[in-house]
Parts: sequence; structure tokens; C-alpha cells
Amino acid sequence: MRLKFTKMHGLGNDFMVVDGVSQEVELSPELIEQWADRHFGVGFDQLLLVEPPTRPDRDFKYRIFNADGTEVENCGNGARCFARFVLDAKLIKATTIRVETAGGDLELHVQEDGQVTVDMGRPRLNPSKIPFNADEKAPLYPIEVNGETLHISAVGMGNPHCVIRTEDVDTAEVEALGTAVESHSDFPQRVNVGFMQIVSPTHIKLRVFERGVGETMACGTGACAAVVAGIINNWLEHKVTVTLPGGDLTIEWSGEGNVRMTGPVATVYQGVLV
Ligand SMILES: N[C@H](CCC[C@H](N)C(=O)O)C(=O)O
Repeated sequence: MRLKFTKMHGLGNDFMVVDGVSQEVELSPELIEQWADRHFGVGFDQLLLVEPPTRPDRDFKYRIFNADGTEVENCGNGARCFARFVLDAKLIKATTIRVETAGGDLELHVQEDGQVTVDMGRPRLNPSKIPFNADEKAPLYPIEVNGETLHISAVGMGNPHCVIRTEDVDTAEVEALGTAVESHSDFPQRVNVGFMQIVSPTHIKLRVFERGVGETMACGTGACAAVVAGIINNWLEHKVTVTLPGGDLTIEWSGEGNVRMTGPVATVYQGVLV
């Protein structure tokens, strides 16, 4: 199967972007996992698939697959790359693009300076919508991990996030704790694990151990979840700079309604799988 694709990234969170509108695409978890391999395949954190919409009020369907082959509900850095991709591929002319995802609707806005702002929808704080095993909504929950009690925030951005506050992201045990929490029984669909250091009420540092991937250079939905967690715990104001290993995102949330994320995108190369 000769499959054309474009390699892109958002702050180093990298993607194989596939146009499923102009070409026939046959995917399987096994193929995706094989292509994701950084030695034997293309190498990426997620595969992003562009499909025609299933509803008249949407421009595209946006599907996301993790490197382990699992299909997931949302990807923030990927959404920015999706917008750039469909414009460059001339699949659309408008610079406001309405997409449907398994985790809800998004609206993508490509700006003159090349940055992309994404309306990421409402955060889910009701445990059953995250999903997270808890009886009622709370800003912090105790969970048992490796014999110790962690006090975490649980936030859904279409996909599930566990946010852990830390004094220093550089020394946080991202690999050990991320691995343990990703498959924690309190998160029935596994979870993305964010480690958040509060620098000031308008600035955080964040590292994310992503579900189905491991630690990535950046995580857009993770940045949204961390800022929401910071706001509901009264640690953060409503517009925050999130510094990730790959660079900065701007996240805005009033405390209700939708979360907005702004950041850069990059196209690296175009390729053909043979
Ligand atoms: N690993 C995530 C999907 C990709 C999210 C991330 N790359 C982003 O930019 O939001 C999950 O399993 O929910």
C-alpha cells in the first residue's frame, strides 16, 4: 500500500499526518505500532487521520491513534498541526476549521503569524465523564500509588488526565510514577499523567507521561488539564503560560466554558510508505 503522509510536530510532540480524504487508508493497531517505531518505522508519538465529516456542521473528522496503536479521543498539539495540514493540502480554504473528534467538537483558528488557537471544548470535572473512579467531583483526590498516597487532580479534555503538583519538574519521577499511574485502577481507560510545577499564578512548568506513548516533549490536552487543575485549586489565574520540554503554550480558561490553547506548529517532511 503506497501511503502518502506528512511528518509534523507541535513543540516536539510529533505526528504522522495522513490524508484519508484524497486517498484510501487501511489502518490497524499493528500497522500503526509498526510505523510508530523510531528505528523500524516512520517514528511518531501519534498518527493523525483526516477524514470527511459525518455531520453537516463539521469540516472534517479528526482521528488520533497513539504509538501503541490505540485510538484516543483528543490531541491538542495534533489539532494545531491538523489545521495547518488541511490548509496546506488545499482540503479547505477557511482559516477557521470545525472538526469532530471522538472526544467532542473542536474549532481551529489559524492566525496570520502561523500560530494556531484551538477551542478545546469544556473540561470534564465530573468523575464519570473523565473517567475516574470517585463518588463526587473534587479539586484534589487521594490515590494510592506504590504504597504512598498522592493527592491528584483528575480532568477530562475528551481524553483523561491525572495532574500531579510537584516542587520541581526536573527532578520529578516522571518515568516511574507516570508508568504506575498510567494504568492505575482508578482510571478505567488508563490516563495521561502530568507533573506540574507552579512558577507563578500565570506560569507553570509541565512534563507529561502520555497514555500509550510515555513521556513526550509536549502535550496539548495535558497543558489544558494542568491549567484547569491549577485554576480549580486556586493556584493559577485564567491565562497561563505552560512551559513544556519542547516549548511554550498559552492556555486560557475563565473557570467555566471552553478552554483555549494557542501554540506553534511545524511541518518537517512529506513521505510515502511503500
Ligand atoms: N496520549 C493521549 C493522546 C495525545 C495527546 C497529546 N499528544 C496532546 O497533544 O494532547 C491520550 O492517550 O489521551
